[in-house]
Amino acid sequence: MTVIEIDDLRKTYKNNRALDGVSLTVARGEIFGLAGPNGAGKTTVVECVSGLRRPDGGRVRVLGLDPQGDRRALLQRVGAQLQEAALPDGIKVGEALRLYASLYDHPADWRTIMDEWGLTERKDSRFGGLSGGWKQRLFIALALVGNPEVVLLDELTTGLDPDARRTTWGLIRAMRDRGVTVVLVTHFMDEAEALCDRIAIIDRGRVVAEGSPRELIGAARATSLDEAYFTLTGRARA
Ligand SMILES: Nc1ncnc2c1ncn2[C@@H]1O[C@H](COP(=O)(O)OP(=O)(O)OP(=O)(O)O)[C@@H](O)[C@H]1O
Repeated sequence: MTVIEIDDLRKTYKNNRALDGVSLTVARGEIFGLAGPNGAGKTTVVECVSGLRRPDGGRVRVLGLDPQGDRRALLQRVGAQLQEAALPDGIKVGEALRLYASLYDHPADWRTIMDEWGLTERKDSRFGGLSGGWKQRLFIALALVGNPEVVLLDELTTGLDPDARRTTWGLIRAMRDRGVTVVLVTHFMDEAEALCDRIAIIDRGRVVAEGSPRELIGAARATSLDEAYFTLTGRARA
């Protein structure tokens, strides 16, 4: 079953064409990766899917709903990773999770989520005093506390230490295994290869390649996704 349907999506900021006809479908229970160079348009795609950004053209449907017209209904069913400015410095980790859980009709048990993401030991820490990695964990936990059917994660593991990264991958796989659909933006090809069922590589506002890690590696006649990425985007390695 298709959960996200994007057809010929277009977005121009002033005279900067960020999306130039992106089409994608994401199936239920998939981990779908969006990769590509800085400025390629990945975040704009995610923002159009979450309803934060109004496209100039094309069509987006999430769980059959229009992210613009049906934003309220989708807020209950789609979890998105917050940006840093979204939380006041003084709020405690436990308070933030409890507060966010209260916003949803059918939330997960926020204490379980807090535990799963290793945040219980930081329960009484204030957001403003957390390191970047702990903030990141909290943002992921907050995206999940509403018990969403679809989760949008932008640069999921940026700032996490190697141990936390591996733990995060395990938790994301466990979510997928429970039927949650995950869209993640990543710059890490090892992460995309390890985690994603399918990946779209976006460059200059267009999808330049799409498929499973194995298919992309095959299409590029490469030995790793990292190598395939450079071939498919036509960029030289540094
Ligand atoms: N609010 C905005 N106003 C003007 N231009 C924007 C805005 N947001 C994004 N852009 C531009 O649109 C293009 C696509 O940006 P976007 O953030 O979607 O790319 P990205 O692939 O997520 O990049 P990165 O990997 O650097 O996060 C870029 O050229 C960016 O400068």
